[in-house]
Amino acid sequence: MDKLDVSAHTPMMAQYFRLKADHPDTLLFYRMGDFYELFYGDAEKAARLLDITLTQRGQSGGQPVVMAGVPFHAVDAYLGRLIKLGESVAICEQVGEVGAGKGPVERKVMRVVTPGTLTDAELLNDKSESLLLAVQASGRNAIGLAWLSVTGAELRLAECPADTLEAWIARIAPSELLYNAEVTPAFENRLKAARAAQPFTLSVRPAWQFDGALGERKLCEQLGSTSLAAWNAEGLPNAHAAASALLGYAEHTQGRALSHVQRLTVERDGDLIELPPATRRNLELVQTLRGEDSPTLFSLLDTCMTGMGSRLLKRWLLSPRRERSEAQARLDAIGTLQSHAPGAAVAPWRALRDALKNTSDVERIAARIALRQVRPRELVALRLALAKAEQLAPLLPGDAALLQQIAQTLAPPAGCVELLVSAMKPDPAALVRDGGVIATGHDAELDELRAISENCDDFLLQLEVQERERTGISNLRVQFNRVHGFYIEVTQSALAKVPDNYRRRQTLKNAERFITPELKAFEDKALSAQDRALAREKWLYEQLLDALQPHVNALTRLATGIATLDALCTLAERSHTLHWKAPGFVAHPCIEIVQGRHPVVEARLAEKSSGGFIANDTALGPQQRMQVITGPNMGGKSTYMRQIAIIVLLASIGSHVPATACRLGPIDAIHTRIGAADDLANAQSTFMLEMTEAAQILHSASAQSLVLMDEIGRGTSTFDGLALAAGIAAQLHDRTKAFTLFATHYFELTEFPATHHGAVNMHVSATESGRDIVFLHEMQPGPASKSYGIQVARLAGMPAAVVNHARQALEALEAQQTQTRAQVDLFAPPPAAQAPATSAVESALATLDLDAMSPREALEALYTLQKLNQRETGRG
Ligand SMILES: Nc1ncnc2c1ncn2[C@@H]1O[C@H](COP(=O)(O)OP(=O)(O)OP(=O)(O)O)[C@@H](O)[C@H]1O
Repeated sequence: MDKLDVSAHTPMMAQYFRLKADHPDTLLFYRMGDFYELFYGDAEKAARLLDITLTQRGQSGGQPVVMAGVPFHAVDAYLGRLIKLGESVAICEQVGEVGAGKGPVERKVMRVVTPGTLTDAELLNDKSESLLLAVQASGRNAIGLAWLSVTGAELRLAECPADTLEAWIARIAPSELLYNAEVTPAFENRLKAARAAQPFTLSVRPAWQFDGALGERKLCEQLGSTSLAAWNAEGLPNAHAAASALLGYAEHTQGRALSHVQRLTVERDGDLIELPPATRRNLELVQTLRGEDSPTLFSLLDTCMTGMGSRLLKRWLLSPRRERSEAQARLDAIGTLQSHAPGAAVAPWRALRDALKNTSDVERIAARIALRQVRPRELVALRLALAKAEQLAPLLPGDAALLQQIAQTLAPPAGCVELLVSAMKPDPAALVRDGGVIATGHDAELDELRAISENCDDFLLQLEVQERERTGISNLRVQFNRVHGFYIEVTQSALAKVPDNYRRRQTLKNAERFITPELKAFEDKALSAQDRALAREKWLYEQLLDALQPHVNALTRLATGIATLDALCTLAERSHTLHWKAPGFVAHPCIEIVQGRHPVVEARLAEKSSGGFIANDTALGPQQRMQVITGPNMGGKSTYMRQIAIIVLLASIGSHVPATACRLGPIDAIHTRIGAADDLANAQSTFMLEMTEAAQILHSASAQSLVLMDEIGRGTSTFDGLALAAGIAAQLHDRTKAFTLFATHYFELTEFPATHHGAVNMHVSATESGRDIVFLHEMQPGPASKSYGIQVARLAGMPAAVVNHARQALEALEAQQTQTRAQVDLFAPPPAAQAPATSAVESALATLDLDAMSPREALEALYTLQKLNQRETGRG
């Protein structure tokens, strides 16, 4: 069927097709009375995804109309399911008056709900942000990024080198990514591959929307400024182009400008401590290796009282800054929050957390006010939150700069509370359309209209008394029902007494119902009063939203204040409850930890009451920058290495740490290479993945990086693995000079420190008790004496026959090895490789920017290369 030729269709379907043409890739929810209907392909898709019934009704354009519908009052649940599946939905409402014109009632798409632009409280997760990211690739190698949460107040920009795009996407973790329709297929494939690693919806947008100059203009408009200098956001054409598409799309989905987005931050490569995806995964920061939310470092940390606090804390955790003044300010604040004022019953953090309890999500409510989507009960919740915020300020201890800053944001904007108190009923209906939202006394006209309908009962009683007297019918009743309106009911036996001015309305079995002119006049007045009161309430609500607009910025500032305070109080609470201590930052390179613990393993042991966690010290510095860690399986090597990374990370965000003391020099990255399962999604074998990750670390780590290498080389044959492990250790030690924790089962590597003086051997202790092994989990200097693999297998329940067989085989192998042990110098540097002279063809190839070339330019380049090659080889 040619759906664009609307002339053949019924007027309503023609209207549908016109609307659908503007939203071809989006499911269109078309409002018809009490249902949202979907048609044709949309209906089939929705029926499949939502398990709703597909029907056919009537005909349009000579074809049956295929449709499926959902009731309007249940729309949120269906939207939630579709968004989770990565779908987008355009909501089309009836905006005209039913029956006003000749054709179908006027309809309009009011907003588009997409995974990255959610605003509904029902669809959003309290504890995580739903981010929209726009990406602009240019021929000149720099990629522009712009991202925001539609319910947040901040827009962020960055420009990154092309090869770091995946890392940026992984860190931002968008729900939806917008890209230019004219990117190269290779670039599109990269985005799709990034999506395989962590799901998000990819939305393609027309190329003209990615316009740098337009973006700069839009940003200036958004911020009410003539230049972006104040935000240090000038000269970023690709990021501006991404921002242009980002803002355009966000506005398109919301049907209005995002006036609440008033903050701009530029993130630059090198601002943050690098936490590559492998590190986030291996350290189980926000997700366990199995993909669950708990137990993770974040689930342990997050005892926040508000969703705003949780979201901010997660952001802190995933974006630690290299520069430590912000972390230091947080540490100072936590210290102040923990110190008892003389005479105070409890530490400030306790009182503040009590006061923060049940504070509603001011950040999201402020955004919904700006987007005019706020619900009546949210406004009441806002009023209560503002009252709470006022109580917080006096509880704030004054001697930390960060707390003073917060205190200044906590005063509710002048007049805002009064406005809400005057306008809103304390317990309003859920939706404005139900009425009963605006407070009595706020508007005289509304009060009058309400009085008419509310005085109804009195009027009816009076009329009943009056008519009984007048007619002498003692059981006459004056009543109201929704179908027939107002009536006077007289039983059969009394019909003779009915006066002349009674008009029959309805006949029942034993009675007749009548209406009088007086009653009819009252009915008209009462019913229209109800309608008018509802219309008046809707209008007053819109007025209230208008009056609240000027407060939106102050409200988002206040929300940030509450979120920061909540996150700080949470860190103070965690430190107190889990016995953590403040770390100290120093300028010289070092990682020094006294009695460090892995907080998540410690909490799990405490939960299971399976013994206490054994704390261990760590000392890394320029003279001793690598630990070669050996010891039995299950001995605690991985735990020890991870705890160091976690302590470094916690310190870097300005949290106390699970240790009795910690001193930390500058850190620029935390890299981890820890045994992983096959990466099936990317069709990489375990060994390939292991080598890819190790290679990435060797390329990007520096002397200020912390590197965790757990059993590198175990995915291949012993000799290959050992040789590779030795090469990698030497590279990290000699060239990279990173702080390295190198756990291995290759005993041969314990000889490494003998020739490499920045490395030391460490081992996890274990002892034997009879045939069993007892893990002591204590780190001790020197290499492990045995690997205890067979004992561990026995512990794991391996059949006795296998264990005995293995013991015998082991003895034989060890005897053979002592006889034939070759004196190979594993760590000798390779003979100086003849650096191959770069050929002209290679140099020319290296300068080509393939992504920026047209097919014709590519062909020309190929000819040039062929000529060069012929000249070089003397052929042709
Ligand atoms: N310091 C510690 N104190 C108490 N228990 C610990 C400690 N370290 C580790 N454990 C316990 O031992 C278990 C095994 O630790 P881990 O995985 O770190 O061992 P591993 O030496 O890396 O083993 P493998 O070589 O098999 O990977 C942990 O799950 C934890 O229950």
